[in-house]
Amino acid sequence: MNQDELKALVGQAALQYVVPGEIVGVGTGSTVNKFIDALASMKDRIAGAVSSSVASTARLQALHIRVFDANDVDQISVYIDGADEIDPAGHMIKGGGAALTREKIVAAQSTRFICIADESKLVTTLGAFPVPVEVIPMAARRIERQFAAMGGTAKVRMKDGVPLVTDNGQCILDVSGLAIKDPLAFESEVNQWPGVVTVGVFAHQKAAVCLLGTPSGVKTLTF
Ligand SMILES: O=C(CO)[C@H](O)[C@H](O)COP(=O)(O)O
Repeated sequence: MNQDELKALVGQAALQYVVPGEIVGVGTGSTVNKFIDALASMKDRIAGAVSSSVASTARLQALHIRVFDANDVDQISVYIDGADEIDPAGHMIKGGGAALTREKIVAAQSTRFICIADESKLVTTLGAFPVPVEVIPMAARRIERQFAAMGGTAKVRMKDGVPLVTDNGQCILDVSGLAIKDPLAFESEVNQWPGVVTVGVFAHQKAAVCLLGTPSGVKTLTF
């Protein structure tokens, strides 16, 4: 099975966590796209979705799945999203698709985070994947220096030759060279730096379940 097929496998498997009659939280990325496509098969049995990005909203709406504003919804039972890395405790690095801020908002609004990923995303220690951090552009240089003091190298994410602009009108720093041994402490610290909108370490909103796509089928990890 190739990576795309593994993503489709977990996207389909995630349907068992969707609560009929309710609103489901929907993440962003290529694995979530497989989930959204699978969700279309039960669109008449759910109330709709709260989406974490403009891209996911467009895909949901194209499949005639109603998308609610997060402000119009109270608690969500289940949030389904991918990850760039997940550790054995369910802590994740997210934001490879630049949607980390809205992802963290919807995850915070949800009781259970169900992570869907292919098995290449499982790591012992977070940090080989550069940590995405959404920042206010005028603070970017200062935050780069703060990461340098920690031993990391931060680079502004580019798209088509110019700094990428997120759905929230901000920019992304990708920080390499970090081995994140204490994800909770790291997330708490970076969150306090002026100009940081969201750090792409999800330790306070970690996964409750991870559906990992492997060549022998879906492996379920619970945390
Ligand atoms: O955090 C994310 C987007 O901001 C994605 O969930 C993460 O990048 C994984 O993406 P993919 O499923 O395409 O590998």
